[in-house]
Amino acid sequence: MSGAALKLGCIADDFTGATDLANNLVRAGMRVVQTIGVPTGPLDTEVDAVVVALKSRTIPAEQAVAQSLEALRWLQGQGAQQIYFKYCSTFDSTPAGNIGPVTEALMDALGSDFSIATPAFPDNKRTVFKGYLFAGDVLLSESGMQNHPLTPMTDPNLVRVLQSQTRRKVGLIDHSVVAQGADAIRSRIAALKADGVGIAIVDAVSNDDLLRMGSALADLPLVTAGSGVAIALPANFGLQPSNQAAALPAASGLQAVVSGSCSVATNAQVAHFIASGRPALAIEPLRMAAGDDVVREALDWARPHLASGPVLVYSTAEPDDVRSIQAQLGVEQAGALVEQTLAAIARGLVELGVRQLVVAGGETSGACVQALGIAQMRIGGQIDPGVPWCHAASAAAPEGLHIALKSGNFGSTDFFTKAFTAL
Ligand SMILES: Nc1ncnc2c1ncn2[C@@H]1O[C@H](COP(=O)(O)OP(=O)(O)OP(=O)(O)O)[C@@H](O)[C@H]1O
Ligand SMILES: O=C(O)[C@@H](O)C(=O)CO
Repeated sequence: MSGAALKLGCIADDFTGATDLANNLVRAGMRVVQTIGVPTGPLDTEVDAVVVALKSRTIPAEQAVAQSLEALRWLQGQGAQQIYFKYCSTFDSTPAGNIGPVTEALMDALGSDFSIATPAFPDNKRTVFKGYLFAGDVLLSESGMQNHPLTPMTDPNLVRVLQSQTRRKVGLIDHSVVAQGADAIRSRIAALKADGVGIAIVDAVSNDDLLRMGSALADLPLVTAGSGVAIALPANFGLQPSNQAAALPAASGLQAVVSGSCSVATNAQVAHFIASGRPALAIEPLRMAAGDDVVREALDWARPHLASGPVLVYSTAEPDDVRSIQAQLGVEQAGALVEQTLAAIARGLVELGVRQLVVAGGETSGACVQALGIAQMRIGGQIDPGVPWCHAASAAAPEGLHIALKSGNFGSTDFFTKAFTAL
């Protein structure tokens, strides 16, 4: 890497989560690049933070550990002064992990005897109080996350959840301490360490809580969190919010949205886009499975519409429809088939001249970014909490394109039209 050593080295367990973290760092004044997987060589640009995006949330724990340690070694090679492990603001994990095992392995590798864990992200209504995680107004276990197909979250008590995944003792820094500020948090950390605690869940119900936490975390080799804590760390490196950090090249080219997310928020966003009268095409998994050339049909459909503004191609469907498709094709097969099809459509759209692309869904984003041959993305301005515009060179657009990767449950209802006005 040219210039000064990296300040913050980040490891994210999925692609949209990585841009979410990068977005908060940029807003707090850091220049940030997100890499797709662990880079094979040094970065060729000077930035304050790098977020290495992995797809390690639900893979077997030992693979998640191995990939995270590989990312750590690369970040250390770039001189990273502090490491940040980013997971979901709904603490998505199974009893086997992967938050606990990855945290433990990173602590071991860094020789660290204490770290914190908090998925709090008040801007997106994720708060932690007395160690219990709330999504909106309800406990995590009543938020719909209890029914998640891969990582059902049935226990909102994060001390218990994390303790079930790690051999280190898990403790709590509760809100009464956080509210008193950094000195009180530092004293509590010292007391917890003396008590043999290795990882502490930290309460936060507001951005002020996160900002109070910031300076108390400056000396930790490893911070583990959702994206919320990121708003507080750049100040530890002497950085302040600035528009410069979010500067991207000027936008040009055609506009499109590709959506494979079936989350509640995305369903509302698709409905809103259709209601606004913009062109939208639903693609059908059963026709893909039957071997119909859905990709060519979608691109033929899109071609005449593109000149007059954004188009949407989507597989987004309501839960009953998704269950029916999964029953016929199998859960994994349906997912993979739809992801590959949407990724091929995204690539085709870029070949048709799309240079402003919104992708909805974490897995869908992973597939699209890979199909586009994107190795790294520069992070720009926020569209909505957790979702920034990014700029990336792509095999299909070597001069670069603007791309936004939207987590399933993020974004306002008009996100698919609003996004293009934010460039
Ligand atoms: N109509 C459909 N029927 C069955 N599976 C579908 C359908 N549409 C999309 N899928 C699959 O559902 C999965 C959606 O996951 P994805 O991570 O993209 O969205 P999400 O879970 O809403 O996003 P996030 O992980 O950011 O919260 C993908 O594997 C996708 O291929
Ligand atoms: O933290 C979140 O909620 C998101 O960044 C995410 O990880 C979604 O998959």
